Amino acid sequence: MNTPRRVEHQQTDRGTIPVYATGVVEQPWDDYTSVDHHVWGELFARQREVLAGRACQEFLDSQNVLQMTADAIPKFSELNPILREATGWELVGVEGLLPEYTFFEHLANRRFPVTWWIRKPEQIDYISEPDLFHDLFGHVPLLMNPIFADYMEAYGRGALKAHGISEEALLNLTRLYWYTVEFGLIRTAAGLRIYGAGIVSSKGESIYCLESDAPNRIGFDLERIMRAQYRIDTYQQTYFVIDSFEQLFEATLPDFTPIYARLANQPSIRARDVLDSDDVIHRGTREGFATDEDA
Ligand SMILES: C[C@H](O)[C@H](O)[C@H]1CNc2nc(N)[nH]c(=O)c2N1
Ligand SMILES: N[C@@H](Cc1ccccc1)C(=O)O
Ligand SMILES: [Fe+2]
Repeated sequence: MNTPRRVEHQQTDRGTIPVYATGVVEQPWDDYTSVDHHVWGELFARQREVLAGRACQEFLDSQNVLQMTADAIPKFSELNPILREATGWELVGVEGLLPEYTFFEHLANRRFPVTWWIRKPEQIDYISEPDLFHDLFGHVPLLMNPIFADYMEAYGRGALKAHGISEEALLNLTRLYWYTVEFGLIRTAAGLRIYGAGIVSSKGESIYCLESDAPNRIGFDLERIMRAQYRIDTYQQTYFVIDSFEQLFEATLPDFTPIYARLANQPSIRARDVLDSDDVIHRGTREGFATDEDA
Protein backbone atom coordinates (compact mmCIF):
# COMPACT_ATOMS: atom_id res chain seq x y z
CA MET A 1 0.00 0.00 0.00
CA ASN A 2 1.20 3.56 -0.67
CA THR A 3 2.19 5.39 2.53
CA PRO A 4 -0.45 8.12 3.05
CA ARG A 5 0.68 11.49 1.71
CA ARG A 6 -2.46 13.24 2.85
CA VAL A 7 -5.45 11.54 4.42
CA GLU A 8 -8.91 13.02 4.21
CA HIS A 9 -11.90 11.36 5.79
CA GLN A 10 -14.59 11.40 3.18
CA GLN A 11 -18.28 10.93 3.88
CA THR A 12 -19.56 8.54 1.25
CA ASP A 13 -22.95 6.86 1.03
CA ARG A 14 -21.10 3.73 2.10
CA GLY A 15 -19.72 5.23 5.31
CA THR A 16 -16.63 7.21 6.31
CA ILE A 17 -13.40 5.99 4.75
CA PRO A 18 -9.86 7.32 4.56
CA VAL A 19 -9.18 8.57 1.03
CA TYR A 20 -5.55 9.11 0.08
CA ALA A 21 -4.33 11.82 -2.26
CA THR A 22 -3.49 9.13 -4.79
CA GLY A 23 -7.11 8.04 -4.88
CA VAL A 24 -6.03 4.78 -3.30
CA VAL A 25 -7.92 3.76 -0.15
CA GLU A 26 -7.16 1.20 2.56
CA GLN A 27 -9.43 -1.85 2.47
CA PRO A 28 -11.70 -1.21 5.49
CA TRP A 29 -11.79 -4.91 6.25
CA ASP A 30 -12.90 -4.53 9.87
CA ASP A 31 -15.86 -2.42 8.73
CA TYR A 32 -17.32 -5.07 6.44
CA THR A 33 -20.65 -6.27 7.84
CA SER A 34 -21.83 -9.87 8.08
CA VAL A 35 -24.13 -9.02 5.16
CA ASP A 36 -21.08 -7.99 3.08
CA HIS A 37 -19.31 -11.26 3.90
CA HIS A 38 -22.51 -13.18 3.16
CA VAL A 39 -22.86 -11.53 -0.26
CA TRP A 40 -19.23 -12.46 -1.03
CA GLY A 41 -19.78 -16.03 0.19
CA GLU A 42 -22.98 -16.57 -1.76
CA LEU A 43 -21.49 -15.17 -4.99
CA PHE A 44 -18.23 -17.07 -4.49
CA ALA A 45 -19.93 -20.45 -3.88
CA ARG A 46 -22.40 -19.97 -6.73
CA GLN A 47 -19.77 -18.89 -9.24
CA ARG A 48 -17.29 -21.61 -8.29
CA GLU A 49 -20.06 -24.14 -8.92
CA VAL A 50 -21.07 -22.74 -12.31
CA LEU A 51 -17.43 -22.21 -13.40
CA ALA A 52 -16.36 -25.83 -12.83
CA GLY A 53 -15.82 -27.08 -16.38
CA ARG A 54 -16.45 -23.59 -17.80
CA ALA A 55 -13.61 -21.36 -16.53
CA CYS A 56 -10.07 -22.14 -17.68
CA GLN A 57 -8.04 -24.21 -15.21
CA GLU A 58 -5.50 -21.41 -14.63
CA PHE A 59 -8.31 -19.22 -13.30
CA LEU A 60 -9.68 -21.85 -10.93
CA ASP A 61 -6.23 -22.96 -9.73
CA SER A 62 -5.12 -19.37 -9.10
CA GLN A 63 -8.10 -18.70 -6.86
CA ASN A 64 -7.04 -21.69 -4.77
CA VAL A 65 -3.40 -20.58 -4.62
CA LEU A 66 -4.65 -17.17 -3.42
CA GLN A 67 -6.61 -19.11 -0.78
CA MET A 68 -9.85 -17.37 -1.68
CA THR A 69 -12.84 -19.09 -0.07
CA ALA A 70 -16.54 -18.49 0.47
CA ASP A 71 -15.89 -17.96 4.19
CA ALA A 72 -15.19 -14.22 4.07
CA ILE A 73 -14.09 -11.32 1.90
CA PRO A 74 -10.34 -11.87 1.38
CA LYS A 75 -7.91 -9.39 2.90
CA PHE A 76 -5.82 -7.45 0.36
CA SER A 77 -3.00 -7.58 2.94
CA GLU A 78 -3.05 -11.38 2.78
CA LEU A 79 -3.38 -11.62 -1.01
CA ASN A 80 -0.64 -9.12 -1.84
CA PRO A 81 2.35 -11.14 -0.56
CA ILE A 82 1.20 -14.15 -2.63
CA LEU A 83 0.58 -12.02 -5.71
CA ARG A 84 3.84 -10.05 -5.41
CA GLU A 85 5.79 -13.28 -5.04
CA ALA A 86 4.16 -14.81 -8.13
CA THR A 87 4.22 -11.95 -10.65
CA GLY A 88 5.07 -8.69 -8.92
CA TRP A 89 1.47 -7.43 -9.02
CA GLU A 90 -0.30 -5.91 -6.04
CA LEU A 91 -3.86 -4.86 -5.27
CA VAL A 92 -4.74 -1.31 -4.31
CA GLY A 93 -8.14 -0.34 -2.90
CA VAL A 94 -10.10 2.27 -4.81
CA GLU A 95 -13.46 3.98 -4.54
CA GLY A 96 -14.69 2.56 -7.82
CA LEU A 97 -14.26 3.46 -11.50
CA LEU A 98 -11.19 5.63 -11.98
CA PRO A 99 -10.45 8.16 -14.69
CA GLU A 100 -9.06 6.09 -17.56
CA TYR A 101 -5.57 7.60 -17.40
CA THR A 102 -5.31 6.87 -13.66
CA PHE A 103 -6.49 3.33 -14.24
CA PHE A 104 -3.92 2.72 -16.97
CA GLU A 105 -1.16 4.20 -14.82
CA HIS A 106 -1.92 1.61 -12.13
CA LEU A 107 -1.81 -1.25 -14.64
CA ALA A 108 1.47 0.05 -16.10
CA ASN A 109 2.94 -0.20 -12.59
CA ARG A 110 1.55 -3.68 -11.82
CA ARG A 111 -1.05 -2.30 -9.45
CA PHE A 112 -4.58 -3.62 -9.93
CA PRO A 113 -7.27 -1.25 -8.57
CA VAL A 114 -9.88 -3.19 -6.57
CA THR A 115 -13.08 -1.49 -5.46
CA TRP A 116 -13.20 -1.65 -1.64
CA TRP A 117 -17.00 -2.08 -1.33
CA ILE A 118 -19.16 -5.05 -2.31
CA ARG A 119 -22.64 -4.96 -3.87
CA LYS A 120 -25.83 -5.18 -1.80
CA PRO A 121 -27.87 -8.42 -1.55
CA GLU A 122 -30.46 -7.05 -3.96
CA GLN A 123 -27.69 -6.54 -6.56
CA ILE A 124 -26.41 -10.13 -6.39
CA ASP A 125 -27.45 -10.91 -9.95
CA TYR A 126 -26.50 -7.65 -11.60
CA ILE A 127 -24.64 -4.46 -10.82
CA SER A 128 -23.84 -1.77 -13.34
CA GLU A 129 -20.34 -0.84 -12.06
CA PRO A 130 -17.36 -2.94 -10.96
CA ASP A 131 -17.59 -3.80 -7.26
CA LEU A 132 -15.18 -5.79 -5.07
CA PHE A 133 -16.60 -9.11 -6.25
CA HIS A 134 -16.09 -8.31 -9.93
CA ASP A 135 -12.55 -7.04 -9.37
CA LEU A 136 -11.31 -9.48 -6.75
CA PHE A 137 -13.07 -12.68 -7.86
CA GLY A 138 -12.96 -11.82 -11.58
CA HIS A 139 -9.77 -9.94 -12.38
CA VAL A 140 -7.21 -10.81 -9.71
CA PRO A 141 -6.74 -14.60 -10.11
CA LEU A 142 -5.25 -14.44 -13.62
CA LEU A 143 -2.69 -11.89 -12.44
CA MET A 144 -1.05 -14.97 -10.92
CA ASN A 145 -0.34 -16.23 -14.45
CA PRO A 146 3.04 -14.80 -15.54
CA ILE A 147 2.08 -14.35 -19.21
CA PHE A 148 -1.27 -12.74 -18.46
CA ALA A 149 0.43 -10.59 -15.80
CA ASP A 150 2.89 -9.36 -18.45
CA TYR A 151 0.00 -8.68 -20.83
CA MET A 152 -1.82 -6.55 -18.26
CA GLU A 153 1.24 -4.40 -17.56
CA ALA A 154 1.98 -4.04 -21.27
CA TYR A 155 -1.66 -3.12 -21.80
CA GLY A 156 -1.41 -0.34 -19.24
CA ARG A 157 1.74 1.03 -20.86
CA GLY A 158 0.16 0.76 -24.29
CA ALA A 159 -2.95 2.56 -23.14
CA LEU A 160 -0.93 5.48 -21.71
CA LYS A 161 0.79 5.68 -25.11
CA ALA A 162 -2.51 5.45 -27.02
CA HIS A 163 -3.90 8.18 -24.77
CA GLY A 164 -1.20 10.43 -26.17
CA ILE A 165 -1.89 9.43 -29.77
CA SER A 166 -5.65 9.97 -30.23
CA GLU A 167 -9.08 9.31 -28.81
CA GLU A 168 -9.59 6.78 -31.61
CA ALA A 169 -6.43 4.88 -30.68
CA LEU A 170 -7.61 4.71 -27.09
CA LEU A 171 -11.04 3.48 -28.23
CA ASN A 172 -9.32 0.78 -30.27
CA LEU A 173 -7.43 -0.34 -27.15
CA THR A 174 -10.46 -0.18 -24.88
CA ARG A 175 -12.18 -2.62 -27.26
CA LEU A 176 -9.19 -4.95 -26.96
CA TYR A 177 -9.54 -4.83 -23.18
CA TRP A 178 -13.27 -5.49 -23.41
CA TYR A 179 -13.01 -8.53 -25.71
CA THR A 180 -10.05 -10.10 -23.87
CA VAL A 181 -9.67 -9.09 -20.21
CA GLU A 182 -13.42 -8.68 -19.65
CA PHE A 183 -15.13 -11.08 -22.08
CA GLY A 184 -12.43 -13.35 -23.48
CA LEU A 185 -12.71 -17.08 -24.20
CA ILE A 186 -9.78 -19.46 -24.66
CA ARG A 187 -9.44 -22.71 -26.64
CA THR A 188 -8.39 -25.78 -24.64
CA ALA A 189 -8.08 -29.48 -25.48
CA ALA A 190 -11.36 -29.97 -23.64
CA GLY A 191 -13.15 -27.19 -25.58
CA LEU A 192 -13.76 -23.47 -25.15
CA ARG A 193 -13.24 -22.06 -21.65
CA ILE A 194 -13.75 -18.65 -20.01
CA TYR A 195 -11.02 -16.28 -18.84
CA GLY A 196 -12.80 -12.89 -19.04
CA ALA A 197 -13.54 -11.22 -15.70
CA GLY A 198 -16.81 -9.74 -16.88
CA ILE A 199 -18.12 -13.24 -17.59
CA VAL A 200 -16.89 -15.10 -14.49
CA SER A 201 -18.70 -12.76 -12.14
CA SER A 202 -22.03 -13.45 -13.89
CA LYS A 203 -23.81 -16.81 -13.54
CA GLY A 204 -26.02 -16.27 -16.58
CA GLU A 205 -23.27 -15.16 -18.90
CA SER A 206 -20.91 -17.94 -17.71
CA ILE A 207 -23.41 -20.41 -19.19
CA TYR A 208 -24.59 -18.32 -22.15
CA CYS A 209 -21.11 -17.50 -23.52
CA LEU A 210 -20.29 -21.19 -24.04
CA GLU A 211 -23.65 -22.86 -24.57
CA SER A 212 -26.02 -20.44 -26.30
CA ASP A 213 -26.34 -20.53 -30.10
CA ALA A 214 -27.20 -16.83 -30.20
CA PRO A 215 -23.76 -15.14 -30.02
CA ASN A 216 -20.89 -15.37 -32.50
CA ARG A 217 -17.64 -17.00 -31.45
CA ILE A 218 -14.69 -15.84 -33.55
CA GLY A 219 -10.97 -16.69 -33.43
CA PHE A 220 -8.67 -13.99 -32.01
CA ASP A 221 -7.66 -11.31 -34.54
CA LEU A 222 -6.11 -8.21 -33.01
CA GLU A 223 -7.19 -5.57 -35.53
CA ARG A 224 -10.61 -7.17 -35.96
CA ILE A 225 -11.19 -6.84 -32.24
CA MET A 226 -9.95 -3.26 -32.16
CA ARG A 227 -12.62 -2.38 -34.76
CA ALA A 228 -15.44 -4.23 -32.97
CA GLN A 229 -18.04 -2.19 -31.13
CA TYR A 230 -19.37 -3.63 -27.88
CA ARG A 231 -22.47 -3.36 -25.70
CA ILE A 232 -22.26 -2.78 -21.97
CA ASP A 233 -25.90 -3.47 -21.20
CA THR A 234 -26.46 -7.03 -22.45
CA TYR A 235 -24.66 -10.35 -22.73
CA GLN A 236 -22.06 -10.07 -25.46
CA GLN A 237 -23.19 -10.63 -29.06
CA THR A 238 -19.72 -11.79 -30.10
CA TYR A 239 -16.96 -13.55 -28.14
CA PHE A 240 -13.36 -13.70 -29.34
CA VAL A 241 -11.35 -16.85 -28.65
CA ILE A 242 -7.57 -16.94 -28.04
CA ASP A 243 -5.44 -20.06 -28.45
CA SER A 244 -3.30 -19.22 -25.40
CA PHE A 245 -2.20 -16.32 -23.20
CA GLU A 246 1.10 -16.45 -25.11
CA GLN A 247 -0.77 -15.76 -28.36
CA LEU A 248 -2.50 -12.79 -26.74
CA PHE A 249 0.70 -11.34 -25.29
CA GLU A 250 2.74 -11.85 -28.48
CA ALA A 251 0.11 -10.15 -30.63
CA THR A 252 0.59 -6.97 -28.65
CA LEU A 253 4.39 -6.77 -28.80
CA PRO A 254 4.71 -4.73 -32.01
CA ASP A 255 4.46 -0.94 -32.01
CA PHE A 256 0.76 -0.21 -32.49
CA THR A 257 1.27 3.24 -33.99
CA PRO A 258 0.99 2.02 -37.61
CA ILE A 259 -1.94 -0.17 -36.58
CA TYR A 260 -3.82 2.84 -35.19
CA ALA A 261 -3.12 4.68 -38.45
CA ARG A 262 -4.49 1.76 -40.50
CA LEU A 263 -7.56 1.42 -38.29
CA ALA A 264 -8.36 5.13 -38.56
CA ASN A 265 -9.29 4.54 -42.22
CA GLN A 266 -11.51 1.52 -41.54
CA PRO A 267 -15.11 1.56 -40.34
CA SER A 268 -15.93 0.05 -36.96
CA ILE A 269 -17.85 -3.22 -36.91
CA ARG A 270 -21.19 -3.75 -35.16
CA ALA A 271 -21.00 -6.10 -32.16
CA ARG A 272 -23.31 -8.66 -33.87
CA ASP A 273 -21.62 -8.69 -37.29
CA VAL A 274 -19.46 -11.47 -38.78
CA LEU A 275 -17.01 -10.68 -41.62
CA ASP A 276 -16.15 -13.04 -44.47
CA SER A 277 -12.55 -12.82 -43.29
CA ASP A 278 -13.44 -13.96 -39.74
CA ASP A 279 -12.18 -17.26 -38.32
CA VAL A 280 -15.74 -18.30 -37.46
CA ILE A 281 -15.94 -20.89 -34.69
CA HIS A 282 -19.69 -20.41 -34.31
CA ARG A 283 -21.93 -18.10 -36.34
CA GLY A 284 -24.61 -16.89 -33.91
CA THR A 285 -28.33 -17.15 -34.56
CA ARG A 286 -28.74 -13.68 -32.96
CA GLU A 287 -31.80 -15.08 -31.21
CA GLY A 288 -32.89 -12.62 -28.54
CA PHE A 289 -30.72 -9.75 -29.77
CA ALA A 290 -32.38 -6.35 -29.55
CA THR A 291 -33.61 -5.34 -32.98
CA ASP A 292 -32.10 -1.83 -32.88
CA GLU A 293 -30.10 -2.48 -36.00
CA ASP A 294 -27.67 0.41 -35.66
CA ALA A 295 -26.04 -0.87 -32.46
C1 LIG B 1 -10.25 -0.09 -19.67
C2 LIG B 1 -11.40 0.84 -19.75
O1 LIG B 1 -11.05 2.14 -20.05
C3 LIG B 1 -12.28 0.87 -18.53
O2 LIG B 1 -13.42 1.64 -18.73
C4 LIG B 1 -11.54 1.30 -17.26
C5 LIG B 1 -11.84 2.71 -16.76
N1 LIG B 1 -11.65 2.86 -15.31
C6 LIG B 1 -11.63 1.80 -14.48
N2 LIG B 1 -11.51 1.98 -13.14
C7 LIG B 1 -11.51 0.92 -12.31
N3 LIG B 1 -11.38 1.10 -10.98
N4 LIG B 1 -11.66 -0.35 -12.78
C8 LIG B 1 -11.78 -0.59 -14.09
O3 LIG B 1 -11.91 -1.76 -14.52
C9 LIG B 1 -11.78 0.49 -14.99
N5 LIG B 1 -11.91 0.27 -16.35
N1 LIG C 1 2.46 -2.81 -28.21
C1 LIG C 1 1.41 -1.82 -28.11
C2 LIG C 1 0.97 -1.65 -26.66
C3 LIG C 1 0.05 -2.75 -26.14
C4 LIG C 1 0.56 -3.72 -25.32
C5 LIG C 1 -0.26 -4.74 -24.79
C6 LIG C 1 -1.63 -4.74 -25.12
C7 LIG C 1 -2.12 -3.75 -25.98
C8 LIG C 1 -1.27 -2.75 -26.48
C9 LIG C 1 1.89 -0.43 -28.62
O1 LIG C 1 3.00 -0.29 -28.96
O2 LIG C 1 1.09 0.48 -28.62
FE1 LIG D 1 -13.53 -5.39 -15.06
